[in-house]
Amino acid sequence: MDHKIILKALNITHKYGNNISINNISFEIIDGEIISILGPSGCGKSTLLKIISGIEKIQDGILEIDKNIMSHGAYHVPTEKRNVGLVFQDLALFPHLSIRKNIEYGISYLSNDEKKQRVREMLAFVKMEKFADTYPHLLSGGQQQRVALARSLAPLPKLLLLDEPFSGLDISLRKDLGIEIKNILKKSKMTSIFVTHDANEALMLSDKIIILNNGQMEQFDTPKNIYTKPFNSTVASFFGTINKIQNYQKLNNIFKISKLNNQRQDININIYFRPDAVTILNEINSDSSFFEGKIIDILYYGNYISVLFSISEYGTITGYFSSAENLEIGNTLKLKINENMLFVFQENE
Ligand SMILES: Nc1ncnc2c1ncn2[C@@H]1O[C@H](COP(=O)(O)OP(=O)(O)OP(=O)(O)O)[C@@H](O)[C@H]1O
Repeated sequence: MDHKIILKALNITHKYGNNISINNISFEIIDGEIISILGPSGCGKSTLLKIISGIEKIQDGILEIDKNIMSHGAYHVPTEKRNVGLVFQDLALFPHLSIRKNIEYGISYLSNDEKKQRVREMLAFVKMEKFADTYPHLLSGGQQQRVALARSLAPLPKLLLLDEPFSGLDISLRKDLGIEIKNILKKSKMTSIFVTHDANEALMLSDKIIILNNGQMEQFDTPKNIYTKPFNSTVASFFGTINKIQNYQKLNNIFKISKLNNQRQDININIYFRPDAVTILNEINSDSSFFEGKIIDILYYGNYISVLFSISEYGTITGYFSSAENLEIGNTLKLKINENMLFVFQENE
């Protein structure tokens, strides 16, 4: 299949004064993909979105949208000429305009008939047909966000940019609206980039994720690869609790992990695994690669149980389980780590 590149970023660098906020980043986005930019507060997510939209100028590198150069050295195409749609958290709807007028706002260049037709299509897209003549303050947060999306989609942009589009909404609505908006974007084949600091949102809603940290791109990959094959411990640690076994060689006699037998002994290897990589072995299981863990805490989360084990003098690890059988504080259990779910990184400390 022919994949058309809609956005190409090549070695882009951006500074605020002398401070580097985006450091030599390159990536490509294909037509119709939904991309999320994920990272901790202050890592440069919004700045990267502002660079793509043209609100911020870059100091180095090249940015192309649909094969046209948008930023290169001093050359800079302004936002209004980039054919990008923006859904920013603070880019509220105009309160004095009806929903219809809000959507018409960006397509005033169309004839009246075309405008009517486009508004009708956009309202149908976001399932807000009934609200055309309503005013924004009469809508719920989720409905307002759907109208904001319709308003940005109306000029048929090449690329849609969304900055934390769900952050003002409560958690349950956030998930449903996120899935709904993903479906709308997929249906309209709109190439989209959204900023989030919510790892689950990024995993659930995007085709690929850009992981940013301190202005650097740590990984650009599918949610599956980011979760199961993180490039380093920074990426691995983004998605909830992670167990770290430091200086593995010293612990080899306890963890008996065959995958690591061939590791060099003179370099510092740390191993990481998520809580769902831990299994409890029962008495009759003859597997010899177990180790013992004493339960020191149990937390019930409803659909899973989080158990904290003490592993002799080597520290603690967390496991997630679906059943509470045999789980009692003070019990010592035979444990095993699923070797396929192990991340092995050479690290300095
Ligand atoms: N207008 C500005 N002038 C100077 N420094 C800025 C400006 N905007 C952002 N910064 C700095 O640039 C870095 C990246 O900021 P940015 O807003 O892109 O991060 P972010 O990942 O979107 O953060 P958050 O999740 O908190 O919104 C931060 O250190 C921030 O303090």
